[in-house]
Amino acid sequence: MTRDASTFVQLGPTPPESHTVDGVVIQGTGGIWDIRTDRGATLSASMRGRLKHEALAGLKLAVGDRVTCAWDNRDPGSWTIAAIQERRSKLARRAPSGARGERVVVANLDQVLVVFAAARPEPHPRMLDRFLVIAEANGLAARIVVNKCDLVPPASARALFAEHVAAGYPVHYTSVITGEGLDELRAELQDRCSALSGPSGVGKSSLMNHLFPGLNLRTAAISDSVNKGRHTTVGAVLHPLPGGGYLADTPGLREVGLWGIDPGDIAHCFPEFVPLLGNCRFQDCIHTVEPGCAIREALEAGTVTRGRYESYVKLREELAGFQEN
Ligand SMILES: Nc1nc2c(ncn2[C@@H]2O[C@H](COP(=O)(O)OP(=O)(O)OP(=O)(O)O)[C@@H](O)[C@H]2O)c(=O)[nH]1
Ligand SMILES: [Zn+2]
Repeated sequence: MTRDASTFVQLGPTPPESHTVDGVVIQGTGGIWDIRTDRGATLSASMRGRLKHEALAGLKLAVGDRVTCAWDNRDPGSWTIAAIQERRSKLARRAPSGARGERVVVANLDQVLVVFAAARPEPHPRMLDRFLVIAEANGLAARIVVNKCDLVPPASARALFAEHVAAGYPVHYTSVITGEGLDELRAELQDRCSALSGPSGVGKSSLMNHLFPGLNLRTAAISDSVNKGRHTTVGAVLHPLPGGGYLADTPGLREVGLWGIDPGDIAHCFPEFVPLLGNCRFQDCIHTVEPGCAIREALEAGTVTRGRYESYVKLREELAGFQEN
């Protein structure tokens, strides 16, 4: 079959009849999805046929999904999404309890970087716990970045986040002024798909600009605070990182929120609680007033910290409140 080669200009050489390529969805608008192929090219594709019907029925394609694209021979010829591979993970905004459905913000994230500042703005460990719980509830590994370490003595930055180190989280101490911690952080982003989160003004954009000059993030869109309460319709965008991996420019964890998390599951969102959870006297222990509670024993023994326990109690109450309403 002969084709007019000019129709394939953006797509490279004319694909053979049964040409398919695998890649990752990096953004989507109006039913057209941009796919970064495993060989590093970018193509645009749409969904047709069976997959489109499934998409309408709820199995929606999301940024981060791995797909197989097929060359569609119909004149003038275009790429269509022929298959969506199973998701390894999803960051999803669940509907409030009672309602059905969820919106997948990004699929296949490997980790979430929760960025706080050592100072300016003052870090709030309990707010950090809220971010961490959202990451855990979505089954995502979290990494804590304490930026602006040039503003405080090293020991005080470390003291602030010692409870999170004790809980098992990797903590990076960074500064874009001194360059502290940047190489180590860059190495952790390589070949993975990561999302950034954290309050406004902590230096998320500054960090990314120092780590990967020229990445050109939509800085406003990665701020949780900017988007707080304003349900942005701007979807996530994946930025390919030089050397491999992606950084997701997302509306952030706070927009995903705690909605839909069962209060009974929240203890599982505190990794340091998890090994203890079978050890309470009562199987349905909520770890607040019950005798023989393994979590409260660990609290007395100092292996669970007071601050983290307070976050647990507060977030559990908040979720139980959601459920009653
Ligand atoms: N001293 C110091 N200042 C920093 C550092 N990183 C960022 N800043 C400053 O902090 C301010 C906020 O930085 P941004 O990168 O805009 O912070 P952001 O988290 O992206 O903020 P939003 O876009 O509001 O979410 C800027 O004035 C930066 O110059 C750092 O490591 N040390
Ligand atoms: Zn208990």
